[in-house]
Amino acid sequence: MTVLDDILAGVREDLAARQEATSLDELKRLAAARPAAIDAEAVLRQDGVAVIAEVKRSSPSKGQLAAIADPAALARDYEAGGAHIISVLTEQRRFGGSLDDLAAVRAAVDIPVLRKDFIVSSYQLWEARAYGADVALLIVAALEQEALVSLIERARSLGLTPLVEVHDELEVARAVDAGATVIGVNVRNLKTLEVDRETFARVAPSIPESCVRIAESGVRGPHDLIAYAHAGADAVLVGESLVTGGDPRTAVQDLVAAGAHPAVKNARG
Ligand SMILES: O=P(O)(O)OC[C@@H](O)[C@@H](O)c1c[nH]c2ccccc12
Repeated sequence: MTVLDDILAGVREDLAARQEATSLDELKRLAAARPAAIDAEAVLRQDGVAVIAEVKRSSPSKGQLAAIADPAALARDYEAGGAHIISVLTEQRRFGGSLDDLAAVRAAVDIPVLRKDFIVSSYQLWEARAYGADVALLIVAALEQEALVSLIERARSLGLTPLVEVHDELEVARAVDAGATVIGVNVRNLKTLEVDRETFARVAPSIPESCVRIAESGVRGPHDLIAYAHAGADAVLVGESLVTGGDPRTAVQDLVAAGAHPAVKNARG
C-alpha cells in the first residue's frame, strides 16, 4: 500500500461521514447562495510567474508544520504580500485542514481560493463551491481516467477551475486527454513522499504550450521560483516555506517580486 492509497482510504471514510451529515441538496443550496466563482485560469495567465500560497498545518512527511490558529489572518498576509491565489488544504487526517478553514479564508480575501484535497467524488466539488472555492485540485494518480474526465467536466459546470495534478509524462498525457488546461507538476511523489525538484524540468516539456503549467512543492525561496520559471513554470505553489518562515507576508512579497522580474518573465517557455 502506498502513502497515497493510505490517504485515500481515510479520505473516503471521512467523505462517507460528511455525506451522512449533509445532503447533496443542502450543499447545492449553499453553493447557489455563493457569488459565482472567480476565473482563476485568467489570473494564472497574467504576465509574470503567479504565486499560489498555501495554508498548510501539517504534512504526512513532516507532521505539524505550524499551528495556524487563524487561517484567515494568514490568508490576509498572503494577499497583502501579493499572492495571486490562496490554496487551502482541507484534508483532515494528514494535513490538519478542514472545510471551515476554506470558508474562513474565502471570507477573508478577494483573490481566488483553491480547495486542496484528494477529490474522488463530485460531492466534494459541490462542497468546494458551497464553502467558497474557485479552483479544485484533481490528482491524476488518485483517479481512474473515466472519473478524471467526469470530475473535470463537473468542476467546470460549477464554475470551478480544475487544477489537474501530475507527477510524470504518462500522467500529463492522461490529463491532456481528459481535457485539462491547467496542469500542476507535483515534484513530491505522493506514493513515497520524496521531493525531487528536477521532476518539473523533466515533465514540463510534455505539457502543451496552450496549458498553464504550475510547479508544485519544494519552493524554499525566490531561487527555486526562478529555477522553475526557467524550466517553463507559469506559476508556483508554495506551502511549507511560507508557514514555517515566520514572516509569510514578506516571504510572498519576495516570491512575487522574483516572478515579476523581466529576466524571469522572459525566461518562461
Ligand atoms: O509544502 P510545499 O513543499 O511548498 O508544497 C506545497 C504543495 O505543493 C503541496 O502541499 C501539495 C501538492 N500537491 C498536493 C496534493 C495533496 C496534498 C498536498 C499537496
